[in-house]
Amino acid sequence: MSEPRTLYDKVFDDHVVDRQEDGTCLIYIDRHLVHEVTSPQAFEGLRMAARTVRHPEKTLAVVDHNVPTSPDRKFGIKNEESRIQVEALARNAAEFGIEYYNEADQRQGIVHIVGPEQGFTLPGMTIVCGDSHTSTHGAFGALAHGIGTSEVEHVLATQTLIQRKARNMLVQVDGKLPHGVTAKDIILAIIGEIGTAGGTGHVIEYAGEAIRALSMEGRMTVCNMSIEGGARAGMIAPDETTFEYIKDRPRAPKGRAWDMARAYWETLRTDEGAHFDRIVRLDAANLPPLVTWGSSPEDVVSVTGTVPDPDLIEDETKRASKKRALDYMGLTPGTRITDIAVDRVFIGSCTNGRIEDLRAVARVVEGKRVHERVNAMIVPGSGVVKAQAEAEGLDKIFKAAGFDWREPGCSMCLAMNDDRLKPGERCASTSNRNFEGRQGFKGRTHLVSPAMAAAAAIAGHFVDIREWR
Ligand SMILES: CC(C)[C@H](C(=O)O)[C@@H](O)C(=O)O
Ligand code: SF4
Repeated sequence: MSEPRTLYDKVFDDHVVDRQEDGTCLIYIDRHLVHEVTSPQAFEGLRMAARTVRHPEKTLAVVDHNVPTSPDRKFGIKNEESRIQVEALARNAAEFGIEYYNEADQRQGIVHIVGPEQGFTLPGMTIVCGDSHTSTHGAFGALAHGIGTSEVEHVLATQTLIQRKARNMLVQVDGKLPHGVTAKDIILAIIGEIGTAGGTGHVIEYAGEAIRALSMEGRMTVCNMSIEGGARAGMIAPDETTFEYIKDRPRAPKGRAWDMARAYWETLRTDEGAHFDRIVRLDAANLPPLVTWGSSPEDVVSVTGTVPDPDLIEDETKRASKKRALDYMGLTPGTRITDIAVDRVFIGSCTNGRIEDLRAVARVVEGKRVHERVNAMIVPGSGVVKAQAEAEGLDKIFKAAGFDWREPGCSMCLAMNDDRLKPGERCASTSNRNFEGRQGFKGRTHLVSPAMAAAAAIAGHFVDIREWR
């Protein structure tokens, strides 16, 4: 009998092309996603070396970070820097023979929403993209992670990547999520527990009853933020929920190929007795809705709690950094979270811009009005999500409630397009990063679930969604 292996071990082993004595490996890459921010120099490098793309059919390009989300984007992108990046991707894709979804294409959207939606992302694959949130695709039992621009060039040219094996970490989430508590709260709780460096050098496998019970959308939310916990990637073993989601997607295998793929996918689970270098356990039944109070995703607190007092932190460096965070956020220790008023609400991003997220928002805001002081926007993660939401009449609910309903893109997740906070503005956001300046210069970000963001938009301050009527 061979050694019991983890899901990560199996997918990694199945892709090793070469292994050096010092442990450096060359691994085969099944899928490469490309967006406009991290690809221009990579294509330039290929041109300089007179190389071609090794497997254009395994590469998919889409614009997301720089595209405006206002409906008049069809008349062209006004911001020059953004326009140059978007045009460069269009040109590079055409020149190198790569399939490309432009901003007028209904399949366009945030790269990590597009891949799964099109069936480009499949279990057991190695998937890379010049983007840290590539970890999202691990929700399908793929080994997916971000790479740098020079690696983007390497993958384009060779369809391989130089990698060292990471360590295995298990995050076991048992119990049933209470009403109003979501996948977003699970991952925020994990990061709150392990810290932003907690997963360093590891690939996390998420397992347990609460993970199994999540939809694919929820699993993607969890895996998406693995990188915020410092991990190289996050993975969830594929099961019926996974297969059900993938079946009949445009690029999913069909007929006999489907049966064969499925049989392989069934083997993608951690063997009994496989070794994990680190194990973290969490009980979903005890989780409250969470809100971040600082400028790091680990700064989480229950919605029923108060802004923590950094003076109670023993470690001096940490104390200083959390003090600075509070100062940046304009908050005073002891303030109740539900007393914090918001100016803006952003619902979208590759963390929470999928159809289920929008349905959750609709359930909270139907028949209500956005607070008069609040400016709230909803940005579907892709054109497909947008069309689905409109087919279900969600856009009508949003607009009637006073939300701005936008075109797909990264939008206010990061201030790389026209959507951004003004200095000092406070935002309840469904995205994944609350770093200083992330949503705009001096903007203040609180990370929350879609339902929590929706309720904050209506109430004008954070509220405990478990008590929402
Ligand atoms: C622009 C891109 C390289 C970046 C990333 O790698 O994650 C962005 O998507 C982000 O979320 O900060
Ligand atoms: S939505 Fe945000 S986190 Fe996701 S790829 Fe875009 S900028 Fe990065």
